[in-house]
Amino acid sequence: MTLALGCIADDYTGASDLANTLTRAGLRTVQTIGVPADDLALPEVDAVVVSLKSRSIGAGLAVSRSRAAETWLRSRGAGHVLFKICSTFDSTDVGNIGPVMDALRADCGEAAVLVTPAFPETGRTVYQGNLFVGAVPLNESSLKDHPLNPMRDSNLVRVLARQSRTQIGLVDLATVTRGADAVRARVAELAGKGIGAAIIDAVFDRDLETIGLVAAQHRLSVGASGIGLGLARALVSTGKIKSTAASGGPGAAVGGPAACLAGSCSQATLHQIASAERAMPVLHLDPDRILTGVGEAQRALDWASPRLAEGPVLIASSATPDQVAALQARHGRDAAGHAIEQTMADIAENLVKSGVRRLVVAGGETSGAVVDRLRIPGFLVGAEIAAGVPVLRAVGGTSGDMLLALKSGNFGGPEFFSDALGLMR
Ligand SMILES: Nc1ncnc2c1ncn2[C@@H]1O[C@H](COP(=O)(O)OP(=O)(O)O)[C@@H](O)[C@H]1O
Ligand SMILES: O=C(O)[C@@H](O)C(=O)COP(=O)(O)O
Repeated sequence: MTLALGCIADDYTGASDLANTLTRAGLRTVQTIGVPADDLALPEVDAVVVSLKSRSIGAGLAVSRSRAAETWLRSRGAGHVLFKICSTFDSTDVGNIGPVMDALRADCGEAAVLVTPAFPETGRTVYQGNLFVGAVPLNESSLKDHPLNPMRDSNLVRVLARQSRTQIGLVDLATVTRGADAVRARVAELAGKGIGAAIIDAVFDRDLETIGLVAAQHRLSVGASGIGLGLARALVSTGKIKSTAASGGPGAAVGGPAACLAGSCSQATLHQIASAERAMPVLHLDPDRILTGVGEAQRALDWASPRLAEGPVLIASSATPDQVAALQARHGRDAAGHAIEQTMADIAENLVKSGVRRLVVAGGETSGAVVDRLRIPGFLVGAEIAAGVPVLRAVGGTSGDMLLALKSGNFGGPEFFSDALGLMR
């Protein structure tokens, strides 16, 4: 297998979002969990998305895991590696986007790396280096209250400069609009000044196509699914890859009980949970009971057990920004996040042991904890439930035939949980 594109995603929902985008753009794509073991049988593919849970861990660990993934991808022939980050640039002043970018850049000798989280299909656009989420700048969006990476500065040149050892430049929209040659000239100008990375503006998919044409001639880029789209279209339009129609079909049904787990506290997820109350039984976990270790997972399993034969259930820890802040003040941010993620993983593990084969998980870190616990080594991409969220079919592993959907906190329409289950037969 010779890869045309290698991708390293800093969380599992982000990886499935990218795998979905690449598949829809005609690339045969597989999503692996971590660096694949040598004995994992992978189909013949154009792109591999290695999923890491490296967004909110220590920067040193994020760097070493990303480097291991890069080594594997390059050894499979990947001439270009895309480091997939969140379309809302989720990170803190100590990383991990900057440190990982710096390390991968040093490894491949890239003079100046193009960086953009733009993903217009989901309302993420970048203008003059400022990230907009829908109609508002990042720092005015609900991301300012994210439980782990509150985003309070929309100027990404500044944000990345605080995290990186290199100087950060800007390729503005006027340059992108003039086309690939203008972008190449601007990147060369920045590189000539010793500027090692540049935020590049993009508002429409056509901007990302221009960026993709330039990036595909480099060894490394950093961004969200939008630049993935640009790269995929460039690889197809320049004849490096023969486009394959996205399968998207239902595949073999797995049947059996279905469950949803929500650990995301995003506004979108809170609305989706409220809608789900009308469609299925919903249990709201008590986060204080989780933090004080009084058997909240067992209470959830006892609640779910008699209901699963009747239809899907939803178990959620999600809470409003005020409630999250209050819990974090009592227990600490990392301790709260970790304990809740592990409780979600306990619940998932036991639901699967009791026969659940269709599982929807809301939240990137939450999905990481759940998928790790289920020891699923990889996924094939199926139908698209919502922009950035495909149905995933587990490959390898010991849990048998399973369908999952890993929803980024901010993605999906109000009826997301029902929409997902409707496609997961
Ligand atoms: N009620 C709560 N209070 C505090 N933190 C919570 C609560 N519920 C979930 N969390 C934590 O918030 C984080 C949500 O992150 P994540 O799962 O990545 O969601 P998103 O995709 O919205 O970013 C996780 O670490 C999760 O354990
Ligand atoms: O790019 C995106 O927005 C998503 O693919 C993504 O990374 C989601 O992260 P979470 O919101 O933490 O699920």
